[in-house]
Amino acid sequence: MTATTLATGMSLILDDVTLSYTGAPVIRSLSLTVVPGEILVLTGPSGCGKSTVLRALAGLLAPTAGRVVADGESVVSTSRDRAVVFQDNALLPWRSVRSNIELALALRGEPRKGRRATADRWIDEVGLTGFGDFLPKNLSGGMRQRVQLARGLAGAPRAVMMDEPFGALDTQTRGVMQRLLVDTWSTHPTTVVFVTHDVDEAVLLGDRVAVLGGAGRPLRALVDIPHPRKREFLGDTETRAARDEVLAALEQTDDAPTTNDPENR
Ligand SMILES: Nc1ncnc2c1ncn2[C@@H]1O[C@H](COP(=O)(O)OP(=O)(O)OP(=O)(O)O)[C@@H](O)[C@H]1O
Repeated sequence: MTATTLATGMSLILDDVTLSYTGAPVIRSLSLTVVPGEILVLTGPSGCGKSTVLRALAGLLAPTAGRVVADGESVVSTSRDRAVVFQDNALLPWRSVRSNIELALALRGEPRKGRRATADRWIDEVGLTGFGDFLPKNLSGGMRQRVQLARGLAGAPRAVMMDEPFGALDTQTRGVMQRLLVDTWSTHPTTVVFVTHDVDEAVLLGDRVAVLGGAGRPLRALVDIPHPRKREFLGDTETRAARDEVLAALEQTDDAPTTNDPENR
């Protein structure tokens, strides 16, 4: 596959799932459906289990009850169809930008021949033309996140699990990365499950926003606004209504919401 190949998103289902560490449940009886090709944002108070849910969807953590299902098949392990992008899943420091992306392609089973060209196309795609030979330590945080995005999406996975990938970035870089994600997702359709604490980010990115509550239950807030959404439009009536809906759902959870808006702190 190449950077221009269109993937199609897969459906992901958590069916009455309980997720535990050393016998203690973190998520109890959670049911959630991710529609093929959507960006589903998962938010909720710190420690409510958002990352744990992503791990289960990625096949990194087996449920102690219930089923995780991807396109009708039970998830029992990781798969090249389901990629993961974490905030800090460090790039390999001794490998160049290109080589980090090539490695992801190799792990997804892309034939050796063609990996370099595909990696180079993705380097262009995320705006890093000319930086292919750079080592990660010689890039800014925002540039490293671009490489992470390229690494996550290269090889056309059918679902990408993203765990606060822009959490460590400054506001401006974060805005650039949010636009880049939506632009890239528009041209390379895939299912995205995106975890964030930030209500504005949830509303800007989510086709739907699922708020995970204290007891592991999702309180669904819907964001029915077409992409691309611009940060300036956060003040729009429609956007504010969606944001208020997410905030109201968050207020029903155990902890207070996190937001950049002092009005809602
Ligand atoms: N490997 C682990 N072993 C034991 N407990 C864990 C492990 N990973 C997470 N936990 C616990 O599970 C709970 C949920 O953690 P998780 O990281 O999924 O929450 P989160 O909602 O993503 O939190 P945050 O928003 O702070 O990142 C927490 O109480 C955490 O301490």
